[in-house]
Amino acid sequence: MKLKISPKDKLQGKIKVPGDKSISHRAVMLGSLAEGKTEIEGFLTGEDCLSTVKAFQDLGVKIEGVGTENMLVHGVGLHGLKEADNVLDLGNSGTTTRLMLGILSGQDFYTVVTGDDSLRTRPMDRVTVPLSKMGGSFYGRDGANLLPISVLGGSDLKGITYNSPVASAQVKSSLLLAGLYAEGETEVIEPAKSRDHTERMLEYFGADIEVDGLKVKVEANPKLTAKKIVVPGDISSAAFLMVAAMITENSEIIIENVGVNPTRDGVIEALRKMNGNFELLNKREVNGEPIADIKVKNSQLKGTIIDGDLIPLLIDEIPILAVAASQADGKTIIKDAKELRVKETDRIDAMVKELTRLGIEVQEREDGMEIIGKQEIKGGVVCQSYHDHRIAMSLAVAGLISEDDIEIENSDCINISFPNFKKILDRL
Ligand SMILES: O=C(O)C1=C[C@@H](OP(=O)(O)O)[C@@H](O)[C@H](O)C1
Ligand SMILES: C=C(OP(=O)(O)O)C(=O)O
Repeated sequence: MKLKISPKDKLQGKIKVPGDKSISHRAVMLGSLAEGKTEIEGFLTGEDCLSTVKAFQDLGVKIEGVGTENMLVHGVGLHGLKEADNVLDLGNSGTTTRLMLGILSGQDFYTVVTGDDSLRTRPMDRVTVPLSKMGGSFYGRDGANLLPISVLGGSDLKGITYNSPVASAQVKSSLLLAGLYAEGETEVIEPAKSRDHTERMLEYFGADIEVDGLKVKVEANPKLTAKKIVVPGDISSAAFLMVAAMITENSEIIIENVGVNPTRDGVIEALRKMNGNFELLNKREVNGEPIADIKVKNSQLKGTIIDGDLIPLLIDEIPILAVAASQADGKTIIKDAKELRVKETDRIDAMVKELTRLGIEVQEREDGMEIIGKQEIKGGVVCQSYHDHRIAMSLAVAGLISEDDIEIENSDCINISFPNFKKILDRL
C-alpha cells in the first residue's frame, strides 16, 4: 500500500496512542509462564505483538480476546509449555525472537523459530552465544546467528554472569528469562542502561530479581503469580505525534496515558534539549510503570547532539528525531547509534537516503548522522519505507510540512507497531 500525506496548517486535539509494544510482548510471555490467569488491558494489537501471542498459542497456552486490546492469558506455569508441532514464525519481531530464544533454551523440547525477510537477516548470535554459555543448544546458519534457528532445550542450564557488549534490553531480557530455568543466579551487566520492563514485570509477578545500577540478577525457579496488567500508551508511538505537533504551525495536542519509564524517556530529554514546547501532566504509576499525559505545542526547535548513554533510551525514536532535526535551527549530530544498522532495516542508511530525497542536507556517519536544520521539505516525492514501520511513520510526519503531497511506498508495515496511526493523524 502507498500512503499519501498532504501538508497541514495545524494539528489539534486530545488522543491516546496504542499500548506499549515492549510491555505487551512481556505481558503475554510472563502471563503464559505464570500460574493463574493474567488479564491484560490496553494490549497492542500490532503485528509484532500478535506474533508473540501466536507463538505462545502454538506452545499450548490458551489466550482469550486475541485481536483485541483486552486479553486473558491462561498461564501454564514455568514448566507448562508444550512442544509446538510446527515451526514458530515470529514475523518481523526481533523482541519476540530474542526473548523466546531465552525461554525456549529452558524447555525440554525441540523448537524451530523463523521470521520474515527482514528478521532472517538480523543478528541472533548476541543471544545464542551467551545462552550457549548457559548450556543452551542452538543450530542455524552462520553459527546460529541467522534464523531459522533450532533450539534443543532441556539441557541443564547454569546461571552465568554476562558482561553484555551491547546495551540491549532484548539481550538482557533473553538471559534473564533463561535464568528462570537455570541453576543458581543469572546476572547481566550492561555497558549502559537499556529499557527495564522485564525487570519490573518479573518483580511484579513475584520473581526474585535484584537491580544494582547496570547489574541485574535473577534467581532460578520462581513461582510467578498471574496479575492484571494495564499497558500504558507507547512512548515510541507518541514520539511521532510529539514531533508532528512541534513542527506543524499552530499545533496543540494532548497525548494521554503515555508510558514515561525513565529507561524509555530519552526522546523527552532529547526534545527538551532541542527546545521542544511540551509538558508532562498528571504523572502517575500503573503496575510498576510510570505514566503521564503529554501536552505538545508548535516549537522553535534548535539543533543538538544526541549521543552516549542517551542512545539506548531513545533507540527507536532516532528516525523521528532526525525529522525534528531537519526543522531545528543549526546542526544536529546523532552518534554512538550503530545499533540502528541492525534494526528492521539499516535505519541510518534509510533515513539518510529518504531525507536527502526530501531535500534535506544530511551526512551519514558510521554510527549516526548529521543533519542541517531549518530546511524546506520537498513535495511531490515518492519515498521508500524499506518495509520498516518507524521509517514509514517518520516520513509521514515529514509530509505534514512538505511543500506538496508526498507518498510512501509499502506503508502497510506501520501495522507492526501503530495500527491506527493514519486514523489518529487524520483526527488531529
Ligand atoms: O526489549 C524490547 O522490547 C526492545 C528493545 C530494543 O531493541 P534492542 O534490545 O535490540 O536495543 C528496541 O529497539 C525494540 O524495539 C524493543
Ligand atoms: C526495533 C524494533 O523492534 P524489534 O527489534 O522488536 O523488531 C522497533 O520496534 O523499532
